[in-house]
Amino acid sequence: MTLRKISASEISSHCHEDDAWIVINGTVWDITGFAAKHPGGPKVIADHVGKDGSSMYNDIHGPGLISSYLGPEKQVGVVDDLDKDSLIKEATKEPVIPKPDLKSIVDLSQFEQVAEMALKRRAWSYVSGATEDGVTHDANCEFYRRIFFRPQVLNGAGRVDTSTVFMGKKCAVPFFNAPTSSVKLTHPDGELALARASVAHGVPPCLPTMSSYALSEIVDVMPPSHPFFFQLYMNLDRSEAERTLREARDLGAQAILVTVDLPVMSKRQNRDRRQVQVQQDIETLEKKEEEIPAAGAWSHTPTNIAIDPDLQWKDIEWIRKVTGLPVILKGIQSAVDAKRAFEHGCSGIYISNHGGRALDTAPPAILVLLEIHATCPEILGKIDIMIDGGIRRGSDILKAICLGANVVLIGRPFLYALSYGEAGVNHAFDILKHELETAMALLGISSLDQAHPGLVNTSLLDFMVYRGNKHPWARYPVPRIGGSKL
Ligand code: HEM
Ligand SMILES: Cc1cc2nc3c(=O)[nH]c(=O)nc-3n(C[C@H](O)[C@H](O)[C@H](O)COP(=O)(O)O)c2cc1C
Repeated sequence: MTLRKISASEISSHCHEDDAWIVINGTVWDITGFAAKHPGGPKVIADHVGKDGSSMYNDIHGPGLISSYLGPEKQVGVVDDLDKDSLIKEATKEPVIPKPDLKSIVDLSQFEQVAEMALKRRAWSYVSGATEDGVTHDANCEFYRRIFFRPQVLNGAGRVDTSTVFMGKKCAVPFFNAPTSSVKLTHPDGELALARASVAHGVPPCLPTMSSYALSEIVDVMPPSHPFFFQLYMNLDRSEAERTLREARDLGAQAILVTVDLPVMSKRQNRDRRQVQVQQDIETLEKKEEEIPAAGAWSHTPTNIAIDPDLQWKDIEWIRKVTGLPVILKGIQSAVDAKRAFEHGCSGIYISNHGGRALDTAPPAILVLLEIHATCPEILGKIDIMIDGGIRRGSDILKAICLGANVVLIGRPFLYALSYGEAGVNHAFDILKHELETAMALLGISSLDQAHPGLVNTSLLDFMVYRGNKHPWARYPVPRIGGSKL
């Protein structure tokens, strides 16, 4: 179909809430009614109606997202050649910051250091940020360091096998990428690079609802029938949620990971959240106004319908019915909810606090796994267990597996590694695999089947493990002064 050529003046006349056009990469789209639904908030859309939004769009979204979301019928035409220069803004070229040779990176913390230097400020703040004071974020990592191994010697662990079987599929390593939104902010290849690296390392990628690229574009870079998981943010508009779920199923998702730990947007703060910055370089400030978050800034609070804050246990059955796929709850933070997930027929639980991006001072993920052992061990072995948050070493992976996790997931480190593109993510996989193999051999096991809780000493955490669903001694209601009869 040949699209009609449209002049700049005609485009700019469609700049009203009930009659809104936008230009993305030369194509004119009718986006009437879309602003309120935009998961990134209405303002950016409202600011670009009747104009060219390509530069903003391309920073964060892949080329096919708009078409896959709105449908080709919303294309009204293409920008008239004569008007291209006046309407289409060239993307500003970013300075390239030199990075150390990839081969010189030997652990994941070095990727983080490089990312802090090399990523645009906006991307760095987005990826590294956590909720409020970052207590849970820091404790996620810290608690793995409080667990010690109990190595066993002379077990013949010269050759180790890191493979495992998860949900019926063989995986070459027991760690996957955690689902993360808007990956293109970190690198133009975004989720495409994460998916390709997952394929190269023999694991399923976890693809998010809020991806930069359309789901079909990501699936296209994988060999046919390569398994993947789909992470769902349940849209308040159930017909939209249904469309998303059916698309994921039809494209071959193995299971749906329903995110349940973020019913409302948390107060995200920058990593340097405690430092108030005084920006003295006015020129830089003006040039980078878009990029530099205000001192002490936190991210926007979406006021739209992309995430249903009232999601309930009964909705889980609906998701299973719509897709016919196994459902795993992502964001389990207590043994009580782990048990409830099991009773509601979930195939798995995904212990997570969103990498410290949901409720700050929620328990570090590994503590929740110990709580499950302490209070509902009967579900272990009957339900698959995924876990993420603060896993930075092959030895952390091994500790989680010794304690009963089937697989672990890695969030930020893969995004930091992505500052080198796909090669960086491949290198991060290789580092973790090598560290895991070494830790297994030194612990005295040659396959992950041999991992068990007896191989770790958790004494430094045991006193913190909750053993019920009540406070051990505080009572409620506490008599109020003035309210009690003396
Ligand atoms: C039509 C299909 C579109 C879809 C499905 C879509 C989806 C999304 C999603 C999922 C996010 C991430 C939200 C988050 O991580 O919190 C986002 C953010 C964003 N989108 Fe879109 N978007 C679309 C169109 C556009 C257009 C046309 C523009 C440009 C004018 C745009 C500009 C942005 C920007 C700048 C953000 C970042 C907002 C922020 O961080 O404050 N999007 N969008
Ligand atoms: C930049 C970023 C974006 C994220 N986006 C999502 C998302 O869209 N859906 C989701 O369920 N979790 C999301 N998460 C949480 C991750 O899936 C994961 O739980 C967390 O990153 C694990 O902690 P780690 O970063 O310490 O490994 C995001 C995390 C980060 C860092």
